[in-house]
Amino acid sequence: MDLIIVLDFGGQYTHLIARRIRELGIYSEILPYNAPLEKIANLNPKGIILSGGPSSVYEKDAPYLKQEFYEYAKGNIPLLGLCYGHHLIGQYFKGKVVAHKEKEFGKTEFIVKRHDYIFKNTNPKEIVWMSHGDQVERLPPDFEIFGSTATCPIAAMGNINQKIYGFQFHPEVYHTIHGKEILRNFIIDICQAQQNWKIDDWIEGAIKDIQKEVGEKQIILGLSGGVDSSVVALLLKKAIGNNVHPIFVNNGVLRKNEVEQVCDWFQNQLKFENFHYVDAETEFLEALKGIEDPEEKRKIIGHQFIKVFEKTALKLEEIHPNIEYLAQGTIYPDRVESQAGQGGKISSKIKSHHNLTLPDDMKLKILEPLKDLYKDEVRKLGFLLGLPQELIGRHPFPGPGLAVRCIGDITKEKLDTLRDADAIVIEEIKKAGLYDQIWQAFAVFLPVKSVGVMGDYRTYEYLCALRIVESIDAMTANFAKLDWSILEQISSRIINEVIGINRVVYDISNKPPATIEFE
Ligand SMILES: Nc1ncnc2c1ncn2[C@@H]1O[C@H](COP(=O)(O)OP(=O)(O)OP(=O)(O)O)[C@@H](O)[C@H]1O
Ligand SMILES: O=c1[nH]c(=O)c2[nH+]cn([C@@H]3O[C@H](COP(=O)(O)O)[C@@H](O)[C@H]3O)c2[nH]1
Ligand SMILES: NC(=O)CC[C@H](N)C(=O)O
Ligand SMILES: [Mg+2]
Repeated sequence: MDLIIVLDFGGQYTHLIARRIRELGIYSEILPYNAPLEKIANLNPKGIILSGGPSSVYEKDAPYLKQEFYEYAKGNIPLLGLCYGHHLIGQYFKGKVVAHKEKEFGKTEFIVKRHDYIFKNTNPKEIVWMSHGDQVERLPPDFEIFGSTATCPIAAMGNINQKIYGFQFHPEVYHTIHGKEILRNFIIDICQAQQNWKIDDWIEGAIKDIQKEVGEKQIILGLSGGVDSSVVALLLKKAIGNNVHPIFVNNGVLRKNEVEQVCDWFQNQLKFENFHYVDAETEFLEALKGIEDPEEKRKIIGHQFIKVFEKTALKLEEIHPNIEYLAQGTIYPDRVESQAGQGGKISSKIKSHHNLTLPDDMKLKILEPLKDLYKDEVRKLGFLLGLPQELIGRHPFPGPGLAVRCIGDITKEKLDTLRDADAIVIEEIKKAGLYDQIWQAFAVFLPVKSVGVMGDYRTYEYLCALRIVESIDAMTANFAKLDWSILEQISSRIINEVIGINRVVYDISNKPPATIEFE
C-alpha cells in the first residue's frame, strides 16, 4: 500500500489532511513532527506533508525538522508544507518568515500564478481557507511563487525540480473549494502514489491484530449504542466471539428512551450473549452534584465510567477470569480535540473527551481499534459488519451526554426537562425528513429565566436553545438554515409540552469560532 506521511506540528486540522488523502484512496498516517527519521524512512512514504501549527517558526523552542530530514527528503520524496509547514520550508531553504501586520482568517481569494504542476486544472481565482498571522516574506532561492492573496504575496510557492511546495492556505479544509483537487495533484501527480487503500481491507488486518493482542482473554467494552462503540462490538465479536462483554452504562445523562432502545438492539437484534446493562444513574448524579465547570464535569464522568467498568469487571471475573482489557469506541477526532492527537503537547486543548481523561491508577488495559479512523470510515465499517441502518445513521452523542448540554449545575429535574425537549427536536427533525442530512440536532438547557405569558398568566421559566448543525467531520460545522416552519413547530411544541420552559432560541453560531456542544 502506498503511504503519505503527515508530520504533525499541532495544527487543529492536521487529521483532516490524512482524512482527505484517504478519501482519495491512498493510505495516510500522521506522525509527530519529531518522529525518528529511521521510522519515517522504514515506512517508505511516497510523499510527506508538514502540517500547520500554533507556533511561529522564528520563536525560540518552536518545533522544527532537522537538517538530516531535509537531506533525506530532498529530491527523493516530495514535500508539501501547509501554513506552519510552509513557514518551515520557507525558513529552512533560506527565505524569510515574519509576523505580518495583516492576519488572514477564513475564506480568502487566492490568485493562481501558475496553472500547472500542483495547481493543474485550477481556476484563475480560487477560494481558499486561511488561518495565520505569519507569512513567508522573502522567497527562498530556487523557489517560485505559485499564487498570492491581497495581503500575502507568497501564498503558495514551489521548487519544481526538487518537488518541494508550500501553501499558506489549508487545502485540507472543506472551505478551500478545490482543496481536494490540489491535494490530488500533489499526491497522485507529484508523489505518484497509487490509489490502493480501501476501508474493506482494514477489517481483516484489525481482526488479526486484535486476536494477536488479546488471545484467549476476555474483554469488556464500553458500549454506548453510538456508532463507534457499536462497530467495535461487532468487530470484537468477529475477532474473539463471546469473549467480548459489552457494558452499557446508564450514567443518568442519557436521552429519553435510550436505555430501552440500546438494550433492544444488542440483546434482541444483534444477540450479544454477554451484553450487560448497568444502572449507575445515582452514582453519576451524586458525583456531578453542584459541579458547574465543563472540564470538571467531563473529568468526573470519565472517572466515574472507569469505576463502573472496573467494578463490573470484578463481578464478571467470578465467572470469566482473565478480564484484562477495556475496549472503547475512541476514534481519531476524539483524540485531536482532547489534545491527545499525535501532535500531543504542542496543540491547543479545546475540551477533554471523557473517554480520554482516564485515571492514572487504572488497572485495565485500553484497546481502541478505531483510534485512527474517521466517522465516515467507521460508518462504512458498520455497514460492512452488518450494523442495523438505524444505528449506523445515529447522530453522534457525546459520552458526557446531557451533562454538557445542561449548562451549569445539573439536577435530575433539569435533565428530565431537557430530555423531553430533546425528544421533540429529534421527532420533528425526523418527521421533516431531515435527520440524515443533519450532523447533529439537539436541545440545550440554559439556566436563565425569562418572563412569558401563557393563558393570560405570567410565567417565569427556563430557556431552551436548539443546536442544529451541518458538518462533515465535526471539526468545522455550520448552523443549519432550516425552514422557519420547522423551527416554529419545534419551538411551539417545546413551550406547550415541556413543563419549565417558556422560551426557545436558535443557536446561529458556526464552528469555529463556537463549538458544537455548549460545554
Ligand atoms: N453510556 C455508556 N456506556 C458505556 N460506555 C460508554 C457510554 N458512553 C460512552 N461510552 C464509551 O465512550 C466512548 C466514546 O463515546 P462516543 O460518544 O465518542 O462514541 P460512541 O458513543 O461509540 O459513538 P458516537 O460518537 O456515534 O456517539 C464510546 O465509544 C464508549 O466506549
Ligand atoms: O464522545 C465524545 N465525548 C466527549 O466528551 C465529546 N464532546 C464532544 N463530543 C462530540 O464531538 C463533536 C465535536 O464537538 P465540539 O464541537 O463540541 O467540540 C460533536 O459531535 C460532539 O457531540 C464528544 N464526543
Ligand atoms: N495555522 C497555522 O499553521 C498558523 C501558523 C502560525 N502560527 C501563524 O500564525 O501564522
Ligand atoms: Mg456516543
